[in-house]
Amino acid sequence: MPPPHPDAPEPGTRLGPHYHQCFGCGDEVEGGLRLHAEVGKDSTILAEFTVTEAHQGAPGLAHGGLLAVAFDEALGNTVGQMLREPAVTGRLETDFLRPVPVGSTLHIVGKLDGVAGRKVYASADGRLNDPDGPLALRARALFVLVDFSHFTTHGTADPRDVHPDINP
Ligand SMILES: CCCCC/C=C\C/C=C\C/C=C\C/C=C\CCCC(=O)SCCNC(=O)CCNC(=O)[C@H](O)C(C)(C)COP(=O)(O)OP(=O)(O)OC[C@H]1O[C@@H](n2cnc3c(N)ncnc32)[C@H](O)[C@@H]1OP(=O)(O)O
Repeated sequence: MPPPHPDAPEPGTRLGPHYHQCFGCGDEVEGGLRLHAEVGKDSTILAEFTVTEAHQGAPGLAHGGLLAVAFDEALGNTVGQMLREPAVTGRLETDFLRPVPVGSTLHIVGKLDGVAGRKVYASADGRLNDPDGPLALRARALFVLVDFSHFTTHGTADPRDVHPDINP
C-alpha cells in the first residue's frame, strides 16, 4: 500500500460534492443520494446515506442498484481523496446482507486495499443506522487511474479545468 498523497485531507475533514450534479453526492440532483462524507482515521472515508421514498425498489425498502451507487460513490471518494488522482470504476462487486428500509441511514466506511500500476483496489462496509450497527452491505471495487482527458474526451468536462468541480 502506498501512503496517502501528501495533499490528502486530514481526518475529520468534511467533503463537499465532487461535482454538484453527481447522482451520488451532488446537491443539485432531485432524488439523488446526497451522500455526505468525511475523512476518517487510518485513511478511511466515512459516508452516510439516508434512504428516502425516492430510493425504493420494493415497498419501504431501498433499491439494491441505488445502494450500489452509494458504494460506488464512497469508494470513488476513498480512491480520489487518498491518492488525489482521477480514477473511474472498472469493477464493482456488492454483497447485500440485510434489507435496508426507507428512513434508515447507511454508515459506510471505505478503505484502500492496494495499488498495482493504474489499478486501485478498495472495499467498503455499510452498517445500518449506527457506525456500529448491523452489517447490511459489503462491496469491493477496482478503480482504474485515468488522465483528466478521460473526462474531456468522453464527457463534457471543460478541457481548461485542470481540476474538475471538486470540493474541497
Ligand atoms: C486533475 C486532478 C484531479 C484530482 C482528483 C482528486 C480528487 C478526487 C476526489 C474525489 C473524487 C470523489 C468521488 C468520486 C466519486 C464517484 C466515483 C464514481 C466513479 C464512476 O462511477 S466512473 C463511471 C463508471 N466507469 C466507467 O465509465 C469506466 C469505463 N471504462 C473505461 O473507461 C475503461 O475501460 C478504463 C479507463 C476503466 C480502462 O481502460 P484503459 O484503456 O485506460 O486501460 P486498460 O483497459 O488497459 O486497463 C488498465 C488495467 O485495468 C484492468 N481493468 C480494466 N477494467 C477492468 C475490469 N472491469 N475488471 C478487471 N480489470 C480491469 C486491465 O486489465 C488493465 O490491467 P493490467 O494493467 O494488469 O493489464
